Amino acid sequence: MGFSVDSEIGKLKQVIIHRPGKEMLRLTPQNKDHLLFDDILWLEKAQEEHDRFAQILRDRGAEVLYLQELLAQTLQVAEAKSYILDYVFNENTCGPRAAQTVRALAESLPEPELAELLIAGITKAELLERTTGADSLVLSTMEDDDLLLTPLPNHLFTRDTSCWIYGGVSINSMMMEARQRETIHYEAIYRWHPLFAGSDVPLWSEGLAAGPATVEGGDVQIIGNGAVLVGVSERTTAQGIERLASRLFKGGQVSQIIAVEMSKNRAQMHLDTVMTMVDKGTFTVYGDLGTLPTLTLRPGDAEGIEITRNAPEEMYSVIAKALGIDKLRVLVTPQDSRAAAREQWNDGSNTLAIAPGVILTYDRNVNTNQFLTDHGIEVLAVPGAELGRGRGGPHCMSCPTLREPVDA
Ligand SMILES: NC(=O)NCCC[C@H](N)C(=O)O
Repeated sequence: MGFSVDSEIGKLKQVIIHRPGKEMLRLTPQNKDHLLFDDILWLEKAQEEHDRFAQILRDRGAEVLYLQELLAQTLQVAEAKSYILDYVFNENTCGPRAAQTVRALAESLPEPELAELLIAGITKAELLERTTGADSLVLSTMEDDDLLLTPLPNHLFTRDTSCWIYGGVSINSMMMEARQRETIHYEAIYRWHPLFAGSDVPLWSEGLAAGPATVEGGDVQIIGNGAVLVGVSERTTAQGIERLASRLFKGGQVSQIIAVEMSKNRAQMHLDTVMTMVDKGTFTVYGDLGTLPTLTLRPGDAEGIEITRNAPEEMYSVIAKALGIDKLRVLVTPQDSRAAAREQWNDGSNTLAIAPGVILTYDRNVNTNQFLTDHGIEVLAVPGAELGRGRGGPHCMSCPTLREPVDA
């Protein structure tokens, strides 16, 4: 099967998601901020909510791929396993002695268990239950419940770490330390998993190699007509966007990138926390966003990039022009600014379109959902009482790999 995502709204055919698991049980009031969660999740409820999310996707015709299963299958390839284990367990990360012990344990595990360990992390006690330990300074200076390998609870947000842009995929270098190890899993999956290996898909970015040129998928929207909207945000840097632009332009599939200059704060960490596309030429937008300055990037002479700066008030006309239409339909829920801020915080603007005019959103954002329904959008409500505690909604929790083209 081919892979292609040439819009935000074409009928969704295939998507990668991650069912929350044991990694969530590592969250504590003490470490949650560092791990980028605002609260502790009730895991069983979060799983029920996520299963509902997955079921809606399947019922509407999308093939759901689970990240943890893709990872387990990838680990069956010896080269992929070494690639990941060399990166995760080495003398720099664990010290030479503990690295040897934990690596030996990792090598001995069935792949599904190893995939879980890589995502959930491992404590000293869990390691010593299963190995004879080692004379390790690192282990000797740890409490039993300390984590030798930290968990990756933000794998829940599959959109961010890799994102498909037209016919290729960008494996992203992540801004926050708590998410940086996620990238190695995607590097291995896209390189060695039988579904992707040998499929000749262009890599718009190869992962960790991008270093500080970070781009996170929540900032990238494939609006169609060869155009891409990217937030310059708390997470996505200008150098990341410029690097991506030069690769996309060389690839010949993208003719225009609109960089939106966002304020750098957690509530609006990615572009998809404040606006998402819900239908042809139609966006749902957080009421207090206002309009933002944008920069248009186009292929220039001699492999260069031509950059035009646009005033804030031109934001929507710039996007409309990129789509080849006269005017955007911008749906802003009429509500007071407290309600707007609350619904934005709870991912009211973070919708996942599974077809033109059909979106998944959290059920809790009652004003926004009603307003969108009143404007002809079919709203499929996903329970999000627990899932939302990680500050991401249906758009963040999905990495589309295949969408049908949208008719003109
Ligand atoms: N696209 C998104 O906005 N993703 C949500 C990411 C939430 C996650 N806890 C983070 O802070 O990275």
